[in-house]
Amino acid sequence: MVHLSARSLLLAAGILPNLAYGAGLDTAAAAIGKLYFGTATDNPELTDTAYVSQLNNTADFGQITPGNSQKWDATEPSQNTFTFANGDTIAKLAEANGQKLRCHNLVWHNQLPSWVTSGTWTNATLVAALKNHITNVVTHYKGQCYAWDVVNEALNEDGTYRTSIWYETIGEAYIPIAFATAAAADPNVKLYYNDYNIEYSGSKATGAANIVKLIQSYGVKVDGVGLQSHFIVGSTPSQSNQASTMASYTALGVEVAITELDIRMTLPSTDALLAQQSTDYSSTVGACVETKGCVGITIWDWTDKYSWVPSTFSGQGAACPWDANFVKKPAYTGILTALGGTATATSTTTATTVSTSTTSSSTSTSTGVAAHWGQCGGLGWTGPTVCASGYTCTYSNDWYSQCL
Ligand SMILES: O[C@@H]1[C@@H](O)[C@H](O[C@@H]2CO[C@@H](O[C@@H]3CO[C@@H](O)[C@H](O)[C@H]3O)[C@H](O)[C@H]2O)OC[C@H]1O
Repeated sequence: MVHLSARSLLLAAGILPNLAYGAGLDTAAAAIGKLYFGTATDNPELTDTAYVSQLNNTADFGQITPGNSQKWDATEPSQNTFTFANGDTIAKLAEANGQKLRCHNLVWHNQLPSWVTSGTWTNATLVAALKNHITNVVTHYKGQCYAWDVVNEALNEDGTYRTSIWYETIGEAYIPIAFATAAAADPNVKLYYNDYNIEYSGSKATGAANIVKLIQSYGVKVDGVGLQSHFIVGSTPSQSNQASTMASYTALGVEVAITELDIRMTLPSTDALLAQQSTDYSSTVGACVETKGCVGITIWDWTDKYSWVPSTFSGQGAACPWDANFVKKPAYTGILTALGGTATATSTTTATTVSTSTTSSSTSTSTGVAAHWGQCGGLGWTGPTVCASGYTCTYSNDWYSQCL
């Protein structure tokens, strides 16, 4: 007697998507109820046609985060003079592809222009400057962002407040002030506190939970905690610790997301390090998968070619799921498997041809994919309903579709 698994039966009945065919990271994430799998990007690399081709691959990336172009130094380099061109380029790319935009960030101690860091401030004048910045930036992107990282990295490692122009001049109230100002400018966008080393239990995670409680105590909206997850191969917190820490945030009534995932190693990379990296990506993604309130995962750029790691951590790199030649590493398979997908190839990027224009509003077209779950429609699908020449968008049920 042949025993079929529940998954096999559901697959046979057409109820579950068969992720073995052309599954990408976002396709797999969507199939298990996550809102997105996405990546950060940055304006300089958008001149790289092959890079943009994969960035536009919505099977892998259903969400984009601008790595730098929405930060304070980029958006308000001089007081009350706002520049949105670079941020808009990425926002339009995401919109053209039907990808969600995570917006990053409004208040941070880094990448501030000198008029902020060297200004002579009183509590009142800095609060006014803070509110003016947030109001202008959030209003500009109103309706375009799924979420804003409102406050980034307010904590020291021991969970106390980091010394910054914001904390020194305004005190902890700068945090609820920032969230309230963002909420007033765009009532519908999700508002996140975002930090690193808050992915596992300890003082800093407790500090992050206390920030959520602080904002709530002011009667101000806070929707999520962003777990940056800049990890090191072999030192990644266990899946169970990451999951229980996520649960400690969702217990406060907020969602969580992995917002800047990369897992770096001391170079040169070896097969053993790449295998361990795959395991580490898998356990981290697995923590989000098993946490109902974990809505999505963003990697901090998808290729080692443009990773921020080598320039920031001397001697380290190879942190992304694709190598510098855009070849998928074992980490890709580790992520896909954790998302419930089945890898069919590990050596090449998905053959998806797209427009490299970052300003065009035309839709992208997928080619060379005979059957591609979730690529052309279904409930909740916001991307283009376009199949490659010779294929037709065919619905197998309300949620999933294929170009057949
Ligand atoms: O010279 C600068 C260059 O240093 C700058 O690098 C960026 C620094 O920020 C990186 O993102 C952060 C990484 O982790 C968390 O701490 C933050 O939340 C992220 O914003 C980004 O990837 C780097 O490119 O870029 C601009 C250059 O002028």
